Amino acid sequence: MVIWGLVLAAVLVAILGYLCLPGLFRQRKPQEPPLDKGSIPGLGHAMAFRKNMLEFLKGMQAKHGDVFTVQLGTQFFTFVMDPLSYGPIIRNAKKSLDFTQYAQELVQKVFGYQPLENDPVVMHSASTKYLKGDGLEELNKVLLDRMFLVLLGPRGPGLDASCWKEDGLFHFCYNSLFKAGYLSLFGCTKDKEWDLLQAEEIFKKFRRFDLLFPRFVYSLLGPLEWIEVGQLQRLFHKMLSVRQNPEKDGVSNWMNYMRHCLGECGCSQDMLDKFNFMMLWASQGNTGPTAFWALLFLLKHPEAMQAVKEEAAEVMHGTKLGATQSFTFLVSALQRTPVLDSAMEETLRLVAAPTLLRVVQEDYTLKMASGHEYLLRHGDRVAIFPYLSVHMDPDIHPDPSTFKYNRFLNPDGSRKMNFYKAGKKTHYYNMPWGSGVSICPGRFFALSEMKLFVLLMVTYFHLELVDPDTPAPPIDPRRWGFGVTQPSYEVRFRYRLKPMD
Ligand code: HEM
Repeated sequence: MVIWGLVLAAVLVAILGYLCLPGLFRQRKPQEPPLDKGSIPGLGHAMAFRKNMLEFLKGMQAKHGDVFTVQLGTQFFTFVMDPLSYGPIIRNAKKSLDFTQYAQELVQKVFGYQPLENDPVVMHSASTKYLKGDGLEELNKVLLDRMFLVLLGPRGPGLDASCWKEDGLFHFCYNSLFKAGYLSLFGCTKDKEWDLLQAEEIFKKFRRFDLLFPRFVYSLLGPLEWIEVGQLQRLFHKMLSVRQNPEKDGVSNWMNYMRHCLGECGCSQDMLDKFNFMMLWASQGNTGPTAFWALLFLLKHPEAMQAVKEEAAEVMHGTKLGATQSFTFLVSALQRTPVLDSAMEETLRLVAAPTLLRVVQEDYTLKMASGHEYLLRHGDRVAIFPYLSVHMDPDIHPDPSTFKYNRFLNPDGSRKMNFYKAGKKTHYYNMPWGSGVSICPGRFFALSEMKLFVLLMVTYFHLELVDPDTPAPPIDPRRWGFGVTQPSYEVRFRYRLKPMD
């Protein structure tokens, strides 16, 4: 009995030792950034980081300055907070800082997808062909059709469409954008009512997965939640499977092209189902929440709403809802909206908070704009959190917490792209899409979706907050670092279709 007790204790000590080892003996070497291992062996600062990444990083920046290495679990992350020094990290030509390794580990864990070597090439060429230029124009037409379907139903506006309806603004925006985006990219059947019902069903499951997502990534789910996540994953694989939905038509060229290429490279059908789920997540997790913040900011800032409405009226020339020509006209109108473009850029500045990560492939010297050089260790991660280091920097964006719809407009009405830090022009002044090799390939389509939605909502609907004095809710701190943030609580609003004449 005693012997077994001793064996068990020895095994526990060995496991603990193994877990704590990476941090236990690590010391800062000359030329390395300040090292902060926290006080819990084996965990480092993981708890504080996961609880509120923004506050944690603010504290670390105040303590250590613009570059520091922190222990999070068993790994070491070097955060770089000076955007003037981002060029070498993001453009790293020598590939000593690699994006794919971390991304592959993550997608394997979250989607069960086993990436192939040329996935990035396939994704890149599919997106260049079909989410940009002529390909995007085609997709935008489909999107417009689906957006009308989602907002007005399969038979067009009913008699009650001009009565006030009340909803949560976050739910309304997320739900509408999700369904329109999903039906545009993953196809429809001939039965529009069924399509809407199925899209609604997938949205409900998607939201559940979305709520569990941050704690899932951090491995903090309870046992029942683990089971639930597994069930949701299997359900998505089935619902999105091409084999299970032979009657689906009009799947986007973007999805078809990627599936075809991966199939040719030997990707099995089961793996393709997982790939579908990964693409659903990438394409639908951020647009709805951004559209929510955009509409909320417009509703809270009447001068911004006025400017956007005036521009909408100008580019749409009073196009009436349901007139056939409005379909083609609207798509081209998306190219002529500098005011809305600025309002969207400003929204993304305020609410997009991704973490950009690279894995150090070999010991690497990081040259800062200040002339300082730091040695980064092989195997560590380099992290950029632009929300804090760029979006909220008062030097780059004076009064950074305030929504200014025209912040990205020059006095002559053109797009403003000159921003400065410490008197030097900075290329990195807004980074909602990431940057460099890993920049979001869907950004142009995402903007089409969100702009189209806002244009339709402010043009064809009356909108108001149930309580006009309600302040914008704070950001849910659990979502820092996971892309576009979500509000801590819902905001009620009402809407109705403007009478048609
Ligand atoms: C507001 C909307 C969106 C935002 C803010 C956003 C932002 C991002 C960010 C920050 C990344 C990761 C960049 C990095 O790790 O460095 C990313 C990746 C990605 N996004 Fe988006 N995205 C949006 C919408 C979309 C849409 C609509 C699509 C597709 C139609 C899409 C497709 C993808 C894909 C496939 C990746 C992975 C790329 C890769 O692994 O190389 N995104 N996005």
